[in-house]
Amino acid sequence: MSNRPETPLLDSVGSPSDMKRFSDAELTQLAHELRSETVSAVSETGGHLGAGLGVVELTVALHAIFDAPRDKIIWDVSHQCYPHKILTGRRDRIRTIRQKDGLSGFTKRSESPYDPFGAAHSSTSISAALGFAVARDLGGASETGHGDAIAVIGDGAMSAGMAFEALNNAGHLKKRLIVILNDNEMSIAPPVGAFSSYLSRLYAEAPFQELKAAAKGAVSLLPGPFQQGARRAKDLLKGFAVGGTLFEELGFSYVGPIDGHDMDQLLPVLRTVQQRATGPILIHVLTKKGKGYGPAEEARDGGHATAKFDVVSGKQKKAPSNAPSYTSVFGRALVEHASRDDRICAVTAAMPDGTGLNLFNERYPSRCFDVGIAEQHAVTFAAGMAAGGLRPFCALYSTFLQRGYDQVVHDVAIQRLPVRFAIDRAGLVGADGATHAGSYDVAFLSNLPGFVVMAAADEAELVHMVATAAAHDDGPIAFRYPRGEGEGVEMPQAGVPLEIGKARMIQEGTRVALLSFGTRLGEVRRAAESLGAKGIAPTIVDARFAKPLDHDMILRLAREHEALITIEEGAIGGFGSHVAQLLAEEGVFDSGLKFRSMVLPDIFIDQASPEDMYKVAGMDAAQIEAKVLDVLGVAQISGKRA
Ligand SMILES: Cc1ncc(C[n+]2csc(CCOP(=O)(O)OP(=O)(O)O)c2C)c(N)n1
Ligand SMILES: CC(=O)[C@@H](O)[C@H](O)COP(=O)(O)O
Ligand SMILES: [Mg+2]
Repeated sequence: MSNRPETPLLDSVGSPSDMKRFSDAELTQLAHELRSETVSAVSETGGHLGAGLGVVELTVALHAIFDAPRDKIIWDVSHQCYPHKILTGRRDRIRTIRQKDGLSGFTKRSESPYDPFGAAHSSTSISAALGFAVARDLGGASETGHGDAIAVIGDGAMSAGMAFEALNNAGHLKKRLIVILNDNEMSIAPPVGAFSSYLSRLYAEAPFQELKAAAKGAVSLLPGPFQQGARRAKDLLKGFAVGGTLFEELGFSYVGPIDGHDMDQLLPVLRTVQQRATGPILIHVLTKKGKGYGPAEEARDGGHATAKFDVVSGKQKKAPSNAPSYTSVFGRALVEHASRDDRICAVTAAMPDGTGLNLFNERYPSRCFDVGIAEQHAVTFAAGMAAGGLRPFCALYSTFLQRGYDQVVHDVAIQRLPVRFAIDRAGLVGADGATHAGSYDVAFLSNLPGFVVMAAADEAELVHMVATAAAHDDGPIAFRYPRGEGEGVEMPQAGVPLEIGKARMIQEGTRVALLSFGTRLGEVRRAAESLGAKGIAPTIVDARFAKPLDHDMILRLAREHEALITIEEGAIGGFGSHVAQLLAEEGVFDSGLKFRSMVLPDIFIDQASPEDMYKVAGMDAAQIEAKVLDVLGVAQISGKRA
């Protein structure tokens, strides 16, 4: 017997147009069914759960009242988009989400006309929606037409600089634009910062029951041109907590806060806004992350992301681990160094657990800073600390460090400040797909004068790299490591600083040298084993450093081998490019060295397991072996070429 929930109303919804005939009571029932379906689907796939459960009513109300895809509903981050996908013609594929050839875990333009704008990094929705509003008003061409532009943004995402840049611009342009602030008082971790406290104050004094009653006649709730009624309703809209809300000061009309799980509030407010709004308007909606599913509601992170789980017990079905995660190895190593050097501080941008800094925070709370979703600030803040005599470790995911690149160049590198970058989620990350791949950091850091750039080949190497960074006072230094478990290697008692710019010989061989940078070393070893059976014994070197390069080692490898192949978990322009540059400068190619560089291909690779993604990238052991055979001109079993 199927354990899937009974969903008679949802079964009749092929697209949002089917919801237009539903009564308010039916929409409320639809929300219940949508919630059950979301829980059921994510229990089979794993993925982002809590944020989606928190916006079930909002999703139903938006699709019932607005006219997507003509109206553009833009989900910030879009990790909360699963209910939206279910209602917009993708229910039949929802159980493929985040898997190879399945639905993306985020909104994606190429997936559906109901996803007008892709996302996965936060705080972009208001800018994008404002762009749609301007395109509408200037007559831009759109296959789906132009209607309302609606950004749905969380309280965590709203605290980022980019969201404020957009509010600032929108308040000035005065276009009709709808921003829905989905305030669940949660980011992934509890939200931090003064803006979060401000939002709390906004609703702390909200007379909810009065608001609920007033919402039934919601016209009187609306600000500016719509104000028709009671003084009380006007007060509600004007920002009772602080006199005039920050949003109003920026040129928005402000509605709320309203209970985002109560259709009796959501539906009339959205209907009135839809009918009457003229300029920019912000609707402040209060929700609960994980709403309606006990285990998610009770989880510390509101059920933000989950493995597959048992719906009844809520127990997650995680594969047993064979080795510590790189993240935890970093977190523990940093705590170790901090015990001996009280200048060491740590900075995370809203990812304390994801970066392992939760461990540091437990031991040294006064030296650990969660700055919220603010990577640009995180980098310059760390630069300031370094200039002030501290030794900050700025722990960011590779993909989110992209946000802070100018700060890395302008504030850290040019001033040669000793900021240590711990770059987690390097390389292909799996289910989060292309938006979260850590593909570019080696390329964009290795070209900066004075930067030291390292990649750990395994978890023991990571321990040494933390020690190297801790000992490096002469300018910025970065070390990268992937998502997930280590190789299961023996761990050192303590990290020992590495000699800057020196590679590590793994095995001496002949004919071909494999120069690996990062955790492809495991695949390189496997390729070498297989090549050994064919009578080819490659030299293997772990480069450790993309900058500075080990010139002596690389030139020796070039002199002593017929072929040299670099391998890295990064895009073109990184380690291999720097090696090629060195070889070209030194005239090595003139003497006929065969050189190949194995990098991530020049495409964005869709979600799959990391193993499958590396296969697509052409970088697993079999493909490394094939590359060696090809470059040496050795016939392959498949007989591709002699
Ligand atoms: C630039 C950037 N930094 C960090 C993240 C990681 N991240 C994803 S969701 C999230 C929390 C967002 O909180 P909020 O906007 O309040 O949404 P909620 O999950 O509470 O619905 C974070 C930090 C991200 N996606 N983008
Ligand atoms: C949506 C988002 O950006 C995060 O939730 C991300 O999916 C976390 O990734 P990890 O699971 O690698 O921490
Ligand atoms: Mg939130």
